[in-house]
Amino acid sequence: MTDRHQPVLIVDFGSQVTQLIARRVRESGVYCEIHPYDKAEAALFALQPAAIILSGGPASTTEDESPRAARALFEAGVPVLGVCYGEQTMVAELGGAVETGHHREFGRAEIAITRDSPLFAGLGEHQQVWMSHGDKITAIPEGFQVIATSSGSPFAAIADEARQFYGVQFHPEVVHTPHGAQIYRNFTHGIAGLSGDWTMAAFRGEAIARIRAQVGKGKVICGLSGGVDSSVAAVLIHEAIGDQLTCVYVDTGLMRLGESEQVVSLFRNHYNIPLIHVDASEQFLGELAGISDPETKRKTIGRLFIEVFDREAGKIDGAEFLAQGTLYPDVIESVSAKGGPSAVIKSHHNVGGLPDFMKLKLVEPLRELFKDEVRVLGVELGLPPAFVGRHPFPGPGLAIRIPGEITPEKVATLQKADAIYLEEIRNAGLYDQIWQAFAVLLPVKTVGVMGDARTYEDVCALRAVTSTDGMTADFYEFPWAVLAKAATRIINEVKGINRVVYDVTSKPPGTIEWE
Ligand SMILES: Nc1ncnc2c1ncn2[C@@H]1O[C@H](COP(=O)(O)OP(=O)(O)OP(=O)(O)O)[C@@H](O)[C@H]1O
Ligand SMILES: O=c1[nH]c(=O)c2[nH+]cn([C@@H]3O[C@H](COP(=O)(O)O)[C@@H](O)[C@H]3O)c2[nH]1
Ligand SMILES: NC(=O)CC[C@H](N)C(=O)O
Ligand SMILES: [Mg+2]
Repeated sequence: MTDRHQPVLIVDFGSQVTQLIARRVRESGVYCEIHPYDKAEAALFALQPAAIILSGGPASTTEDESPRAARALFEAGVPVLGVCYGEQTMVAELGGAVETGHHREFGRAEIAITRDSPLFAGLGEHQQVWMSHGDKITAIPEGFQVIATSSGSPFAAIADEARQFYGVQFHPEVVHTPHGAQIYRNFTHGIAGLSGDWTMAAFRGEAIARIRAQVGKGKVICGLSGGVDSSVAAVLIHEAIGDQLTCVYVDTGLMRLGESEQVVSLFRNHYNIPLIHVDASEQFLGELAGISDPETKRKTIGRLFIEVFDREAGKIDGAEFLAQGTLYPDVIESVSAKGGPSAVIKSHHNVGGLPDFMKLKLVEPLRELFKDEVRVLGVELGLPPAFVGRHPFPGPGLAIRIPGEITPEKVATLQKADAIYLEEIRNAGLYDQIWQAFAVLLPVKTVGVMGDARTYEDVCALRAVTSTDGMTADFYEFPWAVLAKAATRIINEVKGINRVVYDVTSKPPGTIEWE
């Protein structure tokens, strides 16, 4: 796989922060993929990685049947770095010992580097790190030496320099380990000798070649939402196959106020790519009527999207491919549970929400990328800022911002509130500081007083988050005046809402959307 620039294989044992390992590795210009531990051997043969990282995880190596790294990973002749559970399983498998039931070490800790190692090249003797474990290594395998200690972990970092095997009990991937990125860089560049040549400019050329190889002379329809991902996908595919591509915008009836008109005109003004505008709102709202379970909503919407795409493909002679702007987090969040040890959080409409049988073959050129990488690719492709800087908007749209049953009236109410909220954010000049902002219509009525009369109406929740890739997020700290103005306007201008609240939940433990 030479066009993959010597990837790194990340073996997932179910840690909540495995994605962050991938981010740190990619930020240093190295391509990597995450695979569940029980599929790691197959991934090893398919990817031919230049280095392997074993993630943390919730299990304990002291339990029977806890997950293990395949022997082949240690026999591949490439450097291996084990992180937390990854270190523990490496130790257990290679002849050391791990015990359970010691005091938990959770949060900030300091390590002392006790021995020169390329893993810590360029770092001072004392390092702040972040720990999150209960088990403890009590003996290390032959060939290993301790390279760092902490008060709670005599084996905070270990190395077998000859075999290039490394283990760290702390998590270098989280920001609470301030020099963690340097540790990953030392591993990938210094130890594995990778050059960091994986850039979006390189990706563009390779992606185009892959699209051409996959599609041949076939015709492709591309689901275009006007969001960053599908706009970038469409322009990239157009560059690859020109007029074999037709874009399809689906008005689900769950879009934001005025969105359909805006997207269609913006895209038609900027690009000479044929775009079909399908109004499927009656079908979507009809089939969603009476459904209040979030996963059922998502699966229904996933199926309806495919029905619409199938119908449109049938009208275009010989269209056999469906392109989507699917990203890496969509894939990980909805499918990892099938093989991996982590839980399904949500079925993204374009991945886990897809029906089992599909006539159209998928073309997903961004399937390996994170959101911020897609934005860089968009700039590389010359997309205007109006596309590249847009807040994400989920395919299921307002359906997952109306907990409970969806009705056309509720959609109309939410559209108005959402438009006011975003207008106030833009007026205050805050749009680009916020990663995503939207309103949610709650199925909760509260009592209010307006014009001396009692009201009994719905609650609207406002959400705004900062993030880099949507995998983790913080709530945005608004200046109060902006929130207050938005709230006042919503209550005054939108019939049916008499109370506004602000959501101050981060992700985790929350998610960005409410369903
Ligand atoms: N209304 C729509 N019409 C056609 N395709 C859509 C629509 N909504 C979503 N899709 C398809 O589903 C994919 C995933 O949606 P998603 O919202 O994650 O991406 P996006 O809309 O392209 O970008 P963004 O994340 O910035 O909103 C899109 O890339 C697109 O291919
Ligand atoms: O196209 C999409 N189809 C979906 O089914 C979907 N669910 C969530 N999202 C978007 O993903 C990001 C993370 O959202 P959550 O924290 O709610 O999972 C946020 O940006 C969400 O808006 C979706 N996008
Ligand atoms: N974060 C982790 O990988 C934890 C590893 C293991 N479950 C422990 O508690 O020690
Ligand atoms: Mg979108």
